[in-house]
Amino acid sequence: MLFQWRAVRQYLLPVSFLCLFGFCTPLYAAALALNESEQAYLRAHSQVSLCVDPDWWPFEQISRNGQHEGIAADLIALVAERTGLNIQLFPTVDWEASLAASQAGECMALSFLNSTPERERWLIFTEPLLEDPNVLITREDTPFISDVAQLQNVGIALPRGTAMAERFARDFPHIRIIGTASEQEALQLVVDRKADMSLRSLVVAAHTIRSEGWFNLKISGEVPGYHNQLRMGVLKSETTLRDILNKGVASITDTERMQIVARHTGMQVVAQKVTDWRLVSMLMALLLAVVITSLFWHLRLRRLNRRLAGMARTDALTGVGNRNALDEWFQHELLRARRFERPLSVIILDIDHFKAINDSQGHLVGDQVLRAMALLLQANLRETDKLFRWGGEEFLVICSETPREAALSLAQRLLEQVRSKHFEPGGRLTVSAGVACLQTQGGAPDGGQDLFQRADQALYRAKHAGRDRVESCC
Ligand SMILES: Nc1nc2c(ncn2[C@@H]2O[C@H](COP(=O)(O)OP(=O)(O)OP(=O)(O)O)[C@@H](O)[C@H]2O)c(=O)[nH]1
Repeated sequence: MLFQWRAVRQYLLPVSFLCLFGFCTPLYAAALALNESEQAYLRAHSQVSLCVDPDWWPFEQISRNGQHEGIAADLIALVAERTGLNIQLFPTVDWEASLAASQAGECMALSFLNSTPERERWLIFTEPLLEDPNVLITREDTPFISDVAQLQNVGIALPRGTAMAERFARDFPHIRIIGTASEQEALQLVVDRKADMSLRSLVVAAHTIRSEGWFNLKISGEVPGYHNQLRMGVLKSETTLRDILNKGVASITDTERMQIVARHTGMQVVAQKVTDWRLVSMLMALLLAVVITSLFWHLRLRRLNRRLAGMARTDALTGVGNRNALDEWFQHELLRARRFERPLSVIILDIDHFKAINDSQGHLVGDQVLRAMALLLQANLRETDKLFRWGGEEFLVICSETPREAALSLAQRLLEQVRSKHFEPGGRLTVSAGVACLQTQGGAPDGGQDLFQRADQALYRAKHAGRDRVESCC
């Protein structure tokens, strides 16, 4: 329920007109089917005396000319009109006097009160004539409070010694209570920014805010379970009267209640969900910022991780795959070749007399030669062949789907390409190669674990046989 100051007469007026022209009558007439004993009670009691609180505006008061007026008076008048009861005011000086008169049996009914164990000693109660929530009152600039338990570092102004203050301190011990002498002072502290909020009956709060002109205050939330259930109390002996009154109470519609409350407080009641759009948009903006920041960092980290993974597999000098990449690729190709019984060969290429280049032309030239060699080899391989730097001046090629003869001829071609190139700087160079191949078709299966070792042995033989040549170990 949202309690608003702005008028919503467009909803209330049509209902009022309908009732004015008698369309509401069938609704409550059906509910007011009095049984025989109730009808007999009406005939036997020409009037029912009612004690009220003479000074509890806007709920009720006794006017200067002795009339019962206010929200309770209007609601009870409706009950009387619909039940046929002749309810007559039994005037007293104050609420204490009304309670005493009721206890003494001088008045049969009490107007508008909560049921308490103390009162239940001599009274029975009707259903609530009005449910009046206790609401949180804050300054205009405070967001809607959906859950009091979640509030932190706030102070609430409450009249000292009241049941409300006691109950609040028990239910919400983390909220600081600022004791005041009166409800008026509690609201004044909120107005003066000395307290963050106060808790008060909705109806009384609405009336006080209007009458005091405290329009910088607003109702910011409800505390569930903190409701006043304002009923009529009837002497315990008068059960039939209570039953008749209950039928009258049941006939009052929500619209009628709203109209009556609005008439005495200026407050309009609209059933609507409260949404603090400022808070919602702030939260959305915050959420968006968190999402964007996380996304940014996620993408950035992913990019960095990819770079890192790439770097971990690449030889920094030549840009071809390093030993890590070689191990991964070889395991993959080995499994595939064994599973499908496909040929697989490796070639290890070693630059001849490379030390002499370093020694005569310097390491920088040596590096340039290694880079140029990598480019040359790469340019002469098929896409399915993979080039890696095996270490120092050695390169290794994994030749997928390549049997011994094809690997030997590829190695020869690479040697020719190197031989025919003039490296600048570096000059004329040669390489030696060792070829090893996997035996998968026919005969005992070849595990392939010693493939590099065999290629290395073949290379060793090529070196010892005079360099610039290819040897194999298949
Ligand atoms: N500039 C440069 N030199 C390297 C690099 N890695 C290894 N070397 C050098 O390569 C040379 C290899 O020399 P050796 O193992 O004697 O081989 P070699 O001189 O090529 O002789 P053979 O292989 O027997 O023909 C050494 O001088 C290493 O320092 C590198 O990344 N850059």
